Amino acid sequence: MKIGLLTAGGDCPGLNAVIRGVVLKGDRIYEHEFVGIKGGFRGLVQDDIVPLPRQRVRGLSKVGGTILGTSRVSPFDHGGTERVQEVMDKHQIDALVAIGGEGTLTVARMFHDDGIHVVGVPKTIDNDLSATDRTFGFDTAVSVATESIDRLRTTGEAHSRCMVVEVMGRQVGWIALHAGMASGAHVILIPEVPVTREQVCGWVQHAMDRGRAPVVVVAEGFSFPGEEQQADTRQADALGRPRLGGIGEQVTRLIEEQTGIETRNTTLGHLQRGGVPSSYDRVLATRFGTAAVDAVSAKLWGTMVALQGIDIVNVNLRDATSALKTVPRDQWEEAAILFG
Ligand SMILES: Nc1ncnc2c1ncn2[C@@H]1O[C@H](COP(=O)(O)OP(=O)(O)OP(=O)(O)O)[C@@H](O)[C@H]1O
Ligand SMILES: O=P(O)(O)OC[C@H]1O[C@](O)(CO)[C@@H](O)[C@@H]1O
Ligand SMILES: [Mg+2]
Repeated sequence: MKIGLLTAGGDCPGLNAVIRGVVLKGDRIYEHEFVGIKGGFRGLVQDDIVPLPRQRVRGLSKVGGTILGTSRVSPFDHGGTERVQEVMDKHQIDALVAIGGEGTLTVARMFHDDGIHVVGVPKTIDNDLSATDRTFGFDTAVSVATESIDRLRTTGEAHSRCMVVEVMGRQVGWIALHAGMASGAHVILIPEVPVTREQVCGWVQHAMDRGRAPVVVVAEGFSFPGEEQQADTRQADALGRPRLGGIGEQVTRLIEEQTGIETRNTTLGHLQRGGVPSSYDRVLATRFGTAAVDAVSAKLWGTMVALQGIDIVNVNLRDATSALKTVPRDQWEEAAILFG
């Protein structure tokens, strides 16, 4: 079989490890041939396709980013499934492995509905895909955020300041919850759980009164009850969605105004997505890659590989894209016991 690989949506540590896993097992066990589709769905509609021999994927499991490049270009703005099929026919590509988040997997499902042979691999640092217990990239993002918060705590303590840290998480607070718990944050604010201004200031003041330098971790998608998410009004992403960011600054101003405690904000941003994947993410991504090429070989079209417990399984793309995995309130409450 000739198989095309693409990575779409935001990048994520572990993408290259998936590519390596697919190509190495596909070459050794099934003798498939591989091509790389450059820049996500853009390369598929613009016919930007390169050979992907096994030599090209050597040593890739520890390399951040994606050797194929990525984008948020929609194939449906550029000829849709018809154009995709035309390009696949030209290159005699039998099947696609689409590696991406909820958007990419939704497109993969739409391709499948139109008869294109496709298997999905879930990626996102946000860990918000419900059909899999974990996505690769999350462990790395949490490690980066945790180390950063640990560093911010020592400078906060030196100056008796409150330190606010804004982490990624557009719709869910998994990174904030895990990094906040790991670093012993005094407040964790996530999109799923409404918290009032008074409550935030109360926890900060309490931590200060105990002689601690308060640490507040806030997910970019958090907003105070009844308010819109903080967005950069000048910018939108390629899908026209507002680029989030600014809640860390808002919380910082609030704390200073209401408590008088000197407060600083740090927005970690894309530091959480760049660089080498953790060993956990390398292993999970490699397992997803080798399982994806098994699924292609078994012609399990319209499915996605997923982690359930410690096993890699195949799930229907339709189920995989039906709902986001949000943080259950009781898990946030486990952490909240120790706030303040
Ligand atoms: N509902 C949809 N219908 C058609 N195309 C979509 C849809 N959702 C997303 N896409 C397309 O799929 C691609 C990837 O989507 P998106 O940019 O949301 O990334 P993702 O895979 O969800 O990763 P991330 O977690 O970084 O958002 C983009 O090219 C986008 O144009
Ligand atoms: O800057 P970009 O690439 O548009 O992506 C930002 C978004 O990507 C994510 O990291 C992953 O979906 C979100 O948490 C964040 O809102
Ligand atoms: Mg998306």
